[in-house]
Amino acid sequence: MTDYTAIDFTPLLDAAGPASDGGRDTGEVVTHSYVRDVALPSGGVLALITLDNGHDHTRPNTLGPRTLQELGAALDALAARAGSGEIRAVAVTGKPFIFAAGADLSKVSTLANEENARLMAQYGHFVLGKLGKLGVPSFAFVNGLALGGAMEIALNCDYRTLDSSTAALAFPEVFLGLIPGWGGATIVPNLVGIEKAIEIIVSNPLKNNRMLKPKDALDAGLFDVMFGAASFLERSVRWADGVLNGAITVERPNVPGKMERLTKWPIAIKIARDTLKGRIGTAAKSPYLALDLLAAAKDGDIAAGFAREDEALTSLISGDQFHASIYAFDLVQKRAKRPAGAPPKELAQKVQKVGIIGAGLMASQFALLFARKLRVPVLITDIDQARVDKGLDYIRGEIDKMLEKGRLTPDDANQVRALVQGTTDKSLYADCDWVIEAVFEELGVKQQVFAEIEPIIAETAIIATNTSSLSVENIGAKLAHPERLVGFHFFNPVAVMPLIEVVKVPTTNEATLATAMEVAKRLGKSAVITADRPGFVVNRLLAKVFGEAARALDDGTPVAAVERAYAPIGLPMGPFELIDLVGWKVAAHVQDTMVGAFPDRFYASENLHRAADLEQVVEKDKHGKVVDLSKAAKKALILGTSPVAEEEILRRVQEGLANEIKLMLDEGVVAAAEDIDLCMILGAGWPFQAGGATPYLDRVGASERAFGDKFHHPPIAGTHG
Ligand SMILES: NC(=O)c1ccc[n+]([C@@H]2O[C@H](COP(=O)([O-])OP(=O)(O)OC[C@H]3O[C@@H](n4cnc5c(N)ncnc54)[C@H](O)[C@@H]3O)[C@@H](O)[C@H]2O)c1
Repeated sequence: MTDYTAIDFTPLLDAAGPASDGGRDTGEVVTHSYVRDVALPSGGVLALITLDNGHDHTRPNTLGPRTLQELGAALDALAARAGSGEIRAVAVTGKPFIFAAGADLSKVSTLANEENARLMAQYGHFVLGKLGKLGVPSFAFVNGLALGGAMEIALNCDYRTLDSSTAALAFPEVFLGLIPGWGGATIVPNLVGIEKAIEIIVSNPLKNNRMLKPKDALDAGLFDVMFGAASFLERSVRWADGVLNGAITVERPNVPGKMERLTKWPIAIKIARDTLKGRIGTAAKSPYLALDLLAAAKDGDIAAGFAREDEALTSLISGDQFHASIYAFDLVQKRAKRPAGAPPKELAQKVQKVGIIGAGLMASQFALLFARKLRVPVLITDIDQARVDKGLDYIRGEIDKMLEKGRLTPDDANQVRALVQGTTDKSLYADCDWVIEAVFEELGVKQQVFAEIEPIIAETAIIATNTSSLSVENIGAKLAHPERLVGFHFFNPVAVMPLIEVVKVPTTNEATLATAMEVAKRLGKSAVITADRPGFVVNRLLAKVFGEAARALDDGTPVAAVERAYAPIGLPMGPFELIDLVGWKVAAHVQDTMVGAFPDRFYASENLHRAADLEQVVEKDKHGKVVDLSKAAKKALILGTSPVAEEEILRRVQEGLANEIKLMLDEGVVAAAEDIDLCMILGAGWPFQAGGATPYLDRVGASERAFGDKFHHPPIAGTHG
């Protein structure tokens, strides 16, 4: 058992610097938090701490070393008051809508040395542990957003109430390369049982940081009771009063018993470990460390659990993956919201009617998105009525599904349905102020469509193309007004993929670019501005990923070995699994484009084309991982007899990517390396723990090997979670 009172935390506090009431990026809770006495209905006083950094809800409270210090001092004072019988209980709540957003990760990420990392882990335990040693019961009144360390404040209290309108509730640590190390990894399984604990601490964060719904958090047993927002504080106080005077007995049926610990526990951990390995491989450390902690929590020894959390957190905070995660998180939180090179949004033109040319796979998906998000009329067209109808049927079917799942209200569903119309008569496009094409990927067809549409629409209406590989400038070469031309590259599936590459050609004017950025934002997507270069960002780099895999396959390397070779990169799936997902035809096409553009650097594989003609190319295991070629593929593909060693494959793809990214930056495809990373995180699922592509390539020495230098990144600040 660690005696936290015997530890000298001065070096940590010195490293954190003085308390601050929050410049834009510090967001300390410190200076505006306050304690007030609340009279309990049955007599006596409850001391209520309100966490408040003095800013509105757009800047949540976070927990840095100084914040913890202040909380600790408040708790010491309250323990003294409890000792003299002045107060009957202590409760913690937050400013409106916000309990707290967890540890101040920008502070944590500056604690580069291992000793400070350890002190940070221990300081959390030291301070939050005071909540259980006040001499009177402690309550958490969780009135709003509570993430990570904030949830651990609540868990360290004796009792917990929850506001039913709380929008964000989660343990995002594993998603960020950490573990819930201020008590979460130990208390949660001992409160809600092992299966729920795995879901909450490991599975949810890996599902793109999925939040807990308040009702689910209550049902799991994380909270004792839930109240509506209107009278939350008042009812929480009354409930606490009931607990204090014995009128309310708190039951916790989910607390695991002996049998669960003996039988269910090890099985659940084993299944979780196998599933994790199958799903994400072994490159990411934090999910496995979290599982180790959950496994060990079986002994029910909380103090021992806290000591284990300290060890795990120390190794993660002082390791690479956490810092990479913070970098990635920061990009997604900040750079994605203020894209580099975007003109002032005041220049954006109004979009009151959208025209979509094509009603195929992509067009029908984004027609629905435009209607749902912009709530303006959307007109789709295709070469014949049957194709238009097919597109409309798809859209209506999707609206029905959303209605069933409660993601659209009946009124909204009716409205969206009415907004989407189909026609074969392009003259109806006359009053559209935004037209986007998603017809066949053929230059001639796309030019022809633009030639048809331009005389019909207003001179200033934006003309966009969803091409994935053609030159946007060439597509618009015959336009009379090429200043309103822009590339607007969605990814499939449109509803899921968060990225749009906005392609600027030399003629694109500021108003067009501003409009494209604004439209992307209103569609709920992150946009990155790219130059009109082959494959833009994502497809160009995926072509490297695919090309090296295809080259190894062509030489005779088994697909499973190629998948394994890529595993250390930590991509969500191996290269062939990814190709199988995007479609072998699409992959072959992307490959051709890149080989056409840069024949010296990209690898052309006939086998990709042969595979594109097959119904099934690969065999998969129960986790969806590619394990072998299908029988048909074994027959159809022409494979060599010189398999490549796994390390060699990895080396080739790492260096190939580093070299290509360097060239892209030199060509000015994007403004900075961060944009490449943002594109790869949002458009290719590059894992947070690798920090996007460039920090990873630096870390493994690939940049050094490829071009004798590293990529350059600015420092990171102001992140929490
Ligand atoms: N499939 C993907 O994953 C993906 C991803 C991003 C971008 N894209 C790009 O989106 C575009 C469309 O791809 P898709 O996969 O939706 O193809 P698709 O074949 O499903 O749809 C294309 C549609 O365009 C129609 N069309 C052809 N000529 C037309 C014309 N003159 N007027 C009106 N309609 C016409 C076709 O009948 C067809 O319905 C391509 O440029 C492609 O590169 C595709």
